[in-house]
Amino acid sequence: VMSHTWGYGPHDGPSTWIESFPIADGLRQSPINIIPGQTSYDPSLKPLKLKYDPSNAMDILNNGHSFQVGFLDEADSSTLSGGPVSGTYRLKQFHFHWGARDDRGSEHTINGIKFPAELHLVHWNTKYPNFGEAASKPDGLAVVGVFLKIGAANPRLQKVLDALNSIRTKGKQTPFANFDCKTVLPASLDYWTYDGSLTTPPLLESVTWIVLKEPISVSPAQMTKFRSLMFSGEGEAPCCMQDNFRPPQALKGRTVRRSFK
Ligand SMILES: NS(=O)(=O)c1ccc(C(=O)N[C@@H](c2ccccc2)c2cnnn2CC(=O)NCCCS)cc1
Ligand SMILES: [Zn+2]
Repeated sequence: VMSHTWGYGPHDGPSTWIESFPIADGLRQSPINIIPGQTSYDPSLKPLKLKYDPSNAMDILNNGHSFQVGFLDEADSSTLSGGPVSGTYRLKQFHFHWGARDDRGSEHTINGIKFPAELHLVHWNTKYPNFGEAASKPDGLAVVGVFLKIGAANPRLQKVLDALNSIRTKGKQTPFANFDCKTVLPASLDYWTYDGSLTTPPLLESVTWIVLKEPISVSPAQMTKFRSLMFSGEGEAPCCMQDNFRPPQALKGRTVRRSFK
C-alpha cells in the first residue's frame, strides 16, 4: 500500500498533489463544475439500475482522508448496471466529502454552487478480477455522486453518523452490518455523467462519474457529527476532519451528458 503523505492541508493539499501524481493535470480529472445549460440530453442513456444487498455491509473505517463503509464484493449481490455503463459493477465502499462550514464541502459543483457534502458510492467493473486491477482501467470504476443539502435531519444517515463515535481517529475500524444503501438515495435517479478520475491520489482516470441531480437532506447538527472526526491518529495532535474535498478541475473538452430532459 502506498505510504500516503497527501492530505487536505496547506502543505499537502490538492494544489501539491501534482508533485507526486503528475496525472493531477490530466485530460479526465475529477471533480468538475457541472453547468446544466451546457450538458447534452442523451436519449440513448439507460435508467440507472442499482441493486444493494444490506447483508453485504461489513465495516466502517476512518482512513485518514474520509470515513468509508466497506462492502463484501465477492459476488454480484450489490451492483450497478445500466445507466451509462455496460456490464456489471460491484459496490466496494461508500464515503463522503464535506466542509468546515455549510457553504462548502462537495467536490462536484452545480453552476459554481458548492453543497455542504457529497456522498460517493464506489463500484468496480466485474470484467476485471478485483478493485485494484479495475482502478487502473479507463472503464474500471463507476462512482455515483449524491449531493447533500442543508434541511431537515435525514433519518437515513443516522445509523452511519452514530457509528462515527467509534472511529474518531485515523485507522480506527469497527463492524458495520446490515445497511441498505438504497435508503440513502434520493427519489429520482436522474443523473449527469462524464468520464473522470478518482478525486484523491492516485487520481487514476478510471471513473465513469454518475452524479445524481436530486440532493438528499442533512441537518446542521448532522453536519457537525461529520466534523467530529479526526484526520489525525489516536495520540497525535487532534486535527478535525473537514474540507476534505478537491476543487473542480478543467473539463478539457469533455462532454457532460444528462439522462433527463
Ligand atoms: N473520491 S472518489 O470516489 O473518487 C475515490 C474512490 C475510491 C478511492 C480509492 O479506493 N482509493 C484507494 C485506492 C486503492 C487501490 C487502487 C486505487 C485507489 C486508496 C489509495 N490510497 N489510499 N486509498 C484509500 C483512499 O484514498 N480512500 C478511499 C477509500 C478506499 S481506501 C479514492 C477516491
Ligand atoms: Zn470521494
